[in-house]
Amino acid sequence: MSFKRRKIAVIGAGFTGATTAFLLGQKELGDVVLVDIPNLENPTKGKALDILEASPVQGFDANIIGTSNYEDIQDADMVIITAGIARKPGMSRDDLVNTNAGIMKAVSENVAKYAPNSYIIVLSNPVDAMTYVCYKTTGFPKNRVIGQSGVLDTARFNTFVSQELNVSVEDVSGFVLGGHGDDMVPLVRYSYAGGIPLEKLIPQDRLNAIVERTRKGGGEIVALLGNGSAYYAPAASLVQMAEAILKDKKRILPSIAYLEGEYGYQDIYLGVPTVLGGDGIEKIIELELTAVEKSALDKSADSVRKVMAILS
Ligand SMILES: NC(=O)C1=CN([C@@H]2O[C@H](COP(=O)(O)OP(=O)(O)OC[C@H]3O[C@@H](n4cnc5c(N)ncnc54)[C@H](O)[C@@H]3O)[C@@H](O)[C@H]2O)C=CC1
Ligand SMILES: O=C([O-])CC(=O)C(=O)O
Repeated sequence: MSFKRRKIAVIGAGFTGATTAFLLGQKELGDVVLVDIPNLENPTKGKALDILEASPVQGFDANIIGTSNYEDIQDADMVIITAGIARKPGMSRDDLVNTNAGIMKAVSENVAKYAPNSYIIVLSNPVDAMTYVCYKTTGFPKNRVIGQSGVLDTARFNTFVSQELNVSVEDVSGFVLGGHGDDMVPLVRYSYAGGIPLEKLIPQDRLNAIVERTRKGGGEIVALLGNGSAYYAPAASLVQMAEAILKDKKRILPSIAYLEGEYGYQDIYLGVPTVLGGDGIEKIIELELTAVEKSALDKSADSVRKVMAILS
């Protein structure tokens, strides 16, 4: 027996996929196989080689390859799916649903075939519905099919709070529940700076403005970029979740998880607090919500269901 590096497949070698591959390498979380469509095979190989050539400078050991051949993801331990189209100014994430559902189905079939024991993290939008498509297509157990939204949404919230208070981002811990849309539910009541409830530090009108900016955080970047959506913070968020699983850290992080009764919902993927460790989503943490918070979460879940209904 000998020890081997983990194998991590990143499907979709666009802005989020390539950035994720770079961060995975830098953190030495494993060897990375970057996959895109055959038409983009050379650019994909080029991105992988470019990242590899950064490794002597940055001082990390990880093999990074680019490919369009799914055989190269054979027996991957983890698969991160970023394949799909991104929105442009004026579009909502939900406008991507039909195109990305087709892509997600095709990708998921290949993942089930070549990496049947992998842990999957889905990024492609609309991500709650796309994680559901991936779950249904792969037939993997629910703990191994996970979506990313809450780490990013919370990161945005924490950024805005740290700017408001002029304190370190490291001391801010926000909390965002629900679907990855403008109805997401930043839970101020469970958010702190240095252990102090935010409601004691920031006036209510400023907190409301931070909640609103968080909800529209993706759109703010889309409007600024003009031709695509955020990728540095999304990639960092994916890598934090990947690290929690690959290192069995048992971190409490928000994940898009399959719900079977938790928070009163059935057969839906939605953002909730989870324990992420060596077996993926090891636990969903259920919190007491006030009537106002629960009705905000219901609204967010309804928005996700509307998108899922387009696909059924
Ligand atoms: N859940 C979240 O928090 C976030 C989700 N996103 C979503 O992630 C997705 C990717 O965003 P970007 O990387 O910025 O887009 P991008 O357009 O830069 O990259 C997407 C890549 O997917 C590839 N692709 C398409 N079909 C494929 C297939 N069948 N197999 C393999 N690769 C395929 C494309 O060729 C392209 O290179 C979008 O749907 C975007 O909305 C982005 C940021 C945050
Ligand atoms: O806004 C988008 O389309 C991409 C995304 O999900 C985000 O950055 O939160």
